[in-house]
Amino acid sequence: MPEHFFQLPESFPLESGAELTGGQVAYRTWGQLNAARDNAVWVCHALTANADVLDWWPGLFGPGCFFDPADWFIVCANVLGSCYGSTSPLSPDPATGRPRYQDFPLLTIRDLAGAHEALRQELGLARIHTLMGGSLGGQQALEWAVAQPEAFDHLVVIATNARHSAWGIAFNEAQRLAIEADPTYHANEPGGGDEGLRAARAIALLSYRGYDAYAATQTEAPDDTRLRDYRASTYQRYQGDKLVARFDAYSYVALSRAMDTHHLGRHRGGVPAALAAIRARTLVMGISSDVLFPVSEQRELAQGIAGARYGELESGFGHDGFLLETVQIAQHLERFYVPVLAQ
Ligand SMILES: CC(=O)SCCNC(=O)CCNC(=O)[C@H](O)C(C)(C)COP(=O)(O)OP(=O)(O)OC[C@H]1O[C@@H](n2cnc3c(N)ncnc32)[C@H](O)[C@@H]1OP(=O)(O)O
Ligand SMILES: N[C@@H](CCO)C(=O)O
Repeated sequence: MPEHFFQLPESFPLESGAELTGGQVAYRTWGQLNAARDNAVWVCHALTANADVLDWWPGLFGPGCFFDPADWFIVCANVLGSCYGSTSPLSPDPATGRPRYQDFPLLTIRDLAGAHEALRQELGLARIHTLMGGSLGGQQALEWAVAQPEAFDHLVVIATNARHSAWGIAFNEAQRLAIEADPTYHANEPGGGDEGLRAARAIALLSYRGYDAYAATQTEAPDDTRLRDYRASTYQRYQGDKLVARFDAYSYVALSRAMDTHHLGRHRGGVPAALAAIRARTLVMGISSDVLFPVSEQRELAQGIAGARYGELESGFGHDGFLLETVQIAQHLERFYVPVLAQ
């Protein structure tokens, strides 16, 4: 599906007090709104994904999948700060014509949700049937459901939290340290910080997977006699290269800082009060092996949102299970959407 671009108001106020001028949001849609206009599903993507949900969430979105464009009007928008089409540190600043790189204004998860709320208004979607997201996308979805409680009939969040944890912030800081240690990052030019980004992705993967996932997929054969170039080593390097080929360090830092700011309860009387404001019928899913967003955080969410259901994915993939365990996610969705009286 072609990508569309929505121009934000000329001056878009950010939570920090700064203003984003000349901002835009890239988005894609699939399927058609039905006559009742009650079949819209809006997907919020994670840290390094983009608006092409049929590409990065295969098995869940697409023909023959749980969310089939034949039945649903699917919307996915790229978040502010990301390098996939929305305004980012690499976008020209209207005032100077030059990208802002490290001087890009601080974004919060609330800002990311606010920009997509402006797009929802522009698209005339008075009600969204389902708002869905995992990880950073789950943080955005929660933030949005708190801010606009009447807009969403259902909320589905996976492997996320109400407030970013000290553990998560520490992982993000370690990754930013790796990027800042790359002298090219400070050059403020395209490709700056690529070597740091490579290391940052390798650090991040340790939090996305876990001991068992590495043991299962990256252990040498019992009779292997090598003394270097272990599979786990080449895997880490390969994953770093793969991200550098499709992402940039300035966006990565902007979005990891946004993730750190996530706190549903900020200026709202605390997390319990914020969760209590959610009106959508909610399904929260946790992943048994997730060390970054542990199941305790998912249970806290489900306990705090009125009537929420909790489901757990049994997976050895760790946090990345939200992208990979689509069969189990679809099974939980099937049960969630069965009309209450038929259960
Ligand atoms: C064009 C775009 O921008 S698309 C954007 C896609 N990405 C996103 O949307 C972000 C979300 N996605 C992700 O984070 C990831 O894609 C995940 C978590 C869903 C899956 O990660 P993957 O890297 O695909 O899977 P996995 O961890 O199993 O690694 C497989 C890759 O590592 C390679 N690999 C596996 N073991 C090793 C090793 N020991 N040494 C070197 N390479 C290895 C495989 O050959 C494979 O390579 P390929 O991706 O070129 O086919
Ligand atoms: N693997 C995810 C980040 C973890 O949520 C991504 O690259 O977007």
